[in-house]
Amino acid sequence: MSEHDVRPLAEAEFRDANRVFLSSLHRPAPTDQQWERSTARYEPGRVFGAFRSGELVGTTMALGSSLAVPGGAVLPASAVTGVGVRADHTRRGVLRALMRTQLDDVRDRGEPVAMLHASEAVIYGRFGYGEATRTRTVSLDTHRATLHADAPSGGSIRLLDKAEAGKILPELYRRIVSSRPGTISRSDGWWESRLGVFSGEQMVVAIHTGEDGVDDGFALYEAKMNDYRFDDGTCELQVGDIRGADAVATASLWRFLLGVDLVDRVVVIDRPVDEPLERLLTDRRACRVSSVQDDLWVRLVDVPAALAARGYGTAEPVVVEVRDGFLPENSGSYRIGADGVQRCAAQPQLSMDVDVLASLYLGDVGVSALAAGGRVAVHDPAAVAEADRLFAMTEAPWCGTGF
Ligand SMILES: CC(=O)SCCNC(=O)CCNC(=O)[C@H](O)C(C)(C)COP(=O)(O)OP(=O)(O)OC[C@H]1O[C@@H](n2cnc3c(N)ncnc32)[C@H](O)[C@@H]1OP(=O)(O)O
Repeated sequence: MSEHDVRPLAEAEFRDANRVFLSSLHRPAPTDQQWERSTARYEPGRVFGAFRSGELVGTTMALGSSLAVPGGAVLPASAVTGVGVRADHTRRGVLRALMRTQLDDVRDRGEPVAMLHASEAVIYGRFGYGEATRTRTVSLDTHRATLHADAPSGGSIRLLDKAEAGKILPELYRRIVSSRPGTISRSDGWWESRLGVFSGEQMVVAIHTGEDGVDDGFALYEAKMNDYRFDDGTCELQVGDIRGADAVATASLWRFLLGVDLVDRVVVIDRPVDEPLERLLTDRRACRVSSVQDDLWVRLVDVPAALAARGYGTAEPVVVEVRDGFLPENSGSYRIGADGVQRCAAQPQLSMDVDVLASLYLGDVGVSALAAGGRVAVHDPAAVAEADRLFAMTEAPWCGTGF
């Protein structure tokens, strides 16, 4: 497919793009009401369509967002989503053409990184995206899961209806969200669609208020009750989001969720892999990790800017060769040290593709693990331990925001 078959879509075409995307995921076209709640996500200029013989056959879009990186900086970032190609046009280069146009657009906007959640892990590496954060899904047996006596506690919980939640949550999230690497901003449009199309009718919003009377945490959940006449009659609380400003707010939300009446299991998706949840419980086996999965995929669109923006641990500097076949201006050698990052002409000690660099970027995985997996070529073995120390983080990166 040639480049000129891809162009930004006019607002009147956004609904078509939404239809193409949903049908690629085997979902029905949106109802008028669903579409109304989705439109806020469609930002003019950031929605692209691929055309064949005048027909829209593929699409991608991005939300303007930001990404917290190690060291405390928050970078402007494109949150890429809505990617889909019509089933009768797949494997003909439509996605490749869309990715090319979109990454050029991200670069022209001066956003050093793009990010996405991948439907399949084998698609986006070729465009330079690397798996950069992971999350875990936990399942708690409420008949065994009790917080121990010394677990943080305080404040109170109240429930909100969705209309009230729409007024409170965007500001609350902005105020309490931590600077943990991988954290992204959520626009008002994101919240509108989260509380609208992406929520079930039964969604409940719980807010935690601290001892000082200030709201400092929330949880979104839905109860799924199995009919006791046809099924086992158990009830599962499915929790999609828990955010607390501190340990008291977070533990209080867990305590509340585990105490909701008639519930047998609390299942929570998208939690940080290093969350000390088991440490809050009297019986750590009441919490089962049902899966650990890739979360945010990151693309370093402007490698020098992205590398310079993050902080590094204390170690000897290392010269890393980066190979970027899709955005070749990023290719080259970089001296990375605690004192900063510069392009250089020195012999590289390590070589890697740009998607591998993206996996290192937020600190989710070390250079030694990637070298052991054959993803980093080691020219100077002493550089591996130094690079591990440079990129290492004490906290696991975490996004936990679907988009
Ligand atoms: C961020 C998000 O929105 S995630 C949601 C993504 N959307 C979906 O998963 C919906 C269903 N799938 C689709 O719509 C399409 O199959 C897409 C978007 C995944 C791929 O679109 P296509 O136009 O077929 O991709 P295209 O032909 O440009 O392929 C580019 C390359 O990726 C490879 N590729 C594309 N899709 C896949 C896949 N599902 N599995 C493995 N490889 C793939 C192609 O083989 C090709 O490889 P190459 O680099 O060796 O040439």
